Amino acid sequence: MGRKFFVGGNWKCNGTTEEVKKIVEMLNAGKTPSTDVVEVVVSPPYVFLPLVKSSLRSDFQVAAQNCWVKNGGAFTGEVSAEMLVDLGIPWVIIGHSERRLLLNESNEFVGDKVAYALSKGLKVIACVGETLEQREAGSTIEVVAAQTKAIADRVKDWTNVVIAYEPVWAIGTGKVATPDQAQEVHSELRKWLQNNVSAEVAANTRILYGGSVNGANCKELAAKPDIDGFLVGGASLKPEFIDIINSATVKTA
Ligand SMILES: O=C[C@H](O)COP(=O)(O)O
Repeated sequence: MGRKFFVGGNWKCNGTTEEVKKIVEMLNAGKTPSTDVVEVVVSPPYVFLPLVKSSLRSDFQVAAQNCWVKNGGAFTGEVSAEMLVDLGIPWVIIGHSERRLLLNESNEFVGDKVAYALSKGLKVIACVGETLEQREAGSTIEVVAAQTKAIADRVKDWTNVVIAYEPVWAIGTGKVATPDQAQEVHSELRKWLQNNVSAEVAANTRILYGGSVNGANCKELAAKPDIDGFLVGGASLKPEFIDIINSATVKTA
């Protein structure tokens, strides 16, 4: 099984109804390769999920940006995996660094969420990545390995998991990791999966890069052998997201 290129658009906490309608129009009008070449998943805030799901072209899918760690109940402000399934949302992003750092989500909590979401039938984009301090201390691989281990300890079937490597220092900063820097971590992560999960999971699991990806830098990043796509923040709200989707053709050229 090959690793199909994957482009995720994480809209984060952005958008009004009117703005969301405009983004969907832009996406629907974009010329992109077929679903044989690229899998596209956009992730609006919860409140816009039904609107986006009902108006988005059928070859693009929708993801939530988070979900609760178990079934619903007295958890004010949370949204459960069951609710996403009920709405027909196939994907969820879990463990984004903004939640790990601002909301103190631990590796274990993220691992529990990934396992629970998978058990309910959701597909998961699981995010990992080091801070600038950790990179400068030389602990990048150790950090992403620990984050991945907390998932691997709880997940047996990796079929519906995509990993997004997002160095925190590159998120929203305009400071993209160089293709070589990203490739190095992706390759180490794949080796980690090979040594700690299985050769099959290492070969088949898509590892996305995220952090200041844009229309200008996507092709060079996409050309790296262990970069299987992107999780895009800021640029996913703009027309250049279509160019980023089209960088998938670098893999088939
Ligand atoms: O989830 C997406 C990442 O946080 C990247 O965000 P960015 O493309 O705005 O740097």
